[in-house]
Amino acid sequence: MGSLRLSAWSSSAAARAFPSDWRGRPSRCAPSSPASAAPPALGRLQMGTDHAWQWDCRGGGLGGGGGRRDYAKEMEAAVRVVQVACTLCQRVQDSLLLADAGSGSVHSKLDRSPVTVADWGVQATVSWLLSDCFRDENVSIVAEEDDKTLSSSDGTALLESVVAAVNGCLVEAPKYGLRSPEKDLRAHDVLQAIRKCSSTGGPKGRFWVLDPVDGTLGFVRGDQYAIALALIEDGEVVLGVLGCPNYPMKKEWLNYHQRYYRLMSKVAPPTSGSWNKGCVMYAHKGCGQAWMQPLVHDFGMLNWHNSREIQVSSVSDPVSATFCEPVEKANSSHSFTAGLAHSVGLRNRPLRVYSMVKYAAIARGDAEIFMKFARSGYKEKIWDHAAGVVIIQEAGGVVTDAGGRPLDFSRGVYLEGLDRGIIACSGALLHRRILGAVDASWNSSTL
Ligand SMILES: Nc1ncnc2c1ncn2[C@@H]1O[C@H](COP(=O)(O)OS(=O)(=O)O)[C@@H](OP(=O)(O)O)[C@H]1O
Ligand SMILES: [Mg+2]
Ligand SMILES: [Mg+2]
Ligand SMILES: [Mg+2]
Repeated sequence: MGSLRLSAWSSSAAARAFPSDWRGRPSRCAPSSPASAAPPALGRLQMGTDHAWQWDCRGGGLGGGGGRRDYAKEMEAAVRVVQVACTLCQRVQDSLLLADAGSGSVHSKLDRSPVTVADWGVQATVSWLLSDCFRDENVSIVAEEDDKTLSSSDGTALLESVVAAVNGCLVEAPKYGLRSPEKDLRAHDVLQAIRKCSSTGGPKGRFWVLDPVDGTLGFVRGDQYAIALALIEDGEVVLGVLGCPNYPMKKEWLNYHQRYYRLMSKVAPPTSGSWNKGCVMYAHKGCGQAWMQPLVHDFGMLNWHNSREIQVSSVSDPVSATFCEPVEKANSSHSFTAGLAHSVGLRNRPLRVYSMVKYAAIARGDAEIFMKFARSGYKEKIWDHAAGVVIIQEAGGVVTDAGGRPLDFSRGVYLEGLDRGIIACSGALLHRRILGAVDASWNSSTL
């Protein structure tokens, strides 16, 4: 069913399988399930009275029919697309750790940050799949990577690796309920797909925001990373999906994963389907609910009821709380956060994790606080935060800048006007305390 092409559908079948969007058009994505099959239960996508899947948003948000905006179709597509992207990343990371020439190489951007076949490969894959799903809508995407290196005369071999990674994944898109291209993409098509993600955001209209690999440094080190996809409408993040391929459904499995990766350089990787060690989180603004499902390699095999609701921690006493922060002190001042932790009474060691997995950790209650204070002059980009912010908020947490204001996703590629740093907390009490501590110590800091 998942591989059905639209041309093979009757429009009534399409209408049954998917809600029409709020402009009244049927989705172009392959359906999750026919009306007769088990419900997809993406979070709580349910069969509505009009026999269309509807986002059951009991938290009082935007879901349902009746002319209100309904993001069921976007959410479903985004989760599937991120699942495909996770598979691409896992394959590239495996070959990277086995020092496989080709897809295994790491390149340096002008700012000396790393970029890999996975960063470009995911960007091309997500761009192609979203454009295919929402063909009528002139999809607009803001994303991190560009095609300059790959288009340059010495980028030919690299481009070949990216094309191979993209085609290797897209051919499997039907397993995830998405369409694959009729024939393999050529280098030109892949470059086009990457280039298509050159929107610059702004206050009006609808655009997707993608960080194809967030925490590329963690990725190349065989550690945590995330694929982050969000949808922004009129400056507001309306949905977010975080693929965390190395962040297991249960925190306790993390150690097992780490041991496995230490061995990776010496042993062959297991076959893909046998190793579900990651998760995908997602939330829709205003829903008051956030969800997590395991990483899968075949949506047909997925027990949809494996999606479970996540919530932030109920710990509000700083003594028992844990804060997370970037691994690299170049990305956030460890000494400043250590001072804050001390003054607020946090006792636990900080959890230093690469990427937006930090947001994921707060959203599902593995930690209570996330703080990031970049060096002065650094401008945070929207793709590093959009998906994580909405997921934490819907899971019950609070995310603001250090002045207590919401992050502003309406001003282009950067989080313009950000006051000092970013603070995400599981609850208002901890949040207030951290803000107070920042105010008290900022002037004496070197930031
Ligand atoms: N100098 C500097 N200061 C602050 N932030 C920076 C800086 N350089 C990069 N970045 C961005 O940080 C993203 C990774 O953030 P993390 O929180 O995962 O940092 S860390 O890797 O754990 O140290 C990283 O995202 P990716 O490039 O997607 O990996 C960057 O967007
Ligand atoms: Mg990033
Ligand atoms: Mg990135
Ligand atoms: Mg990067």
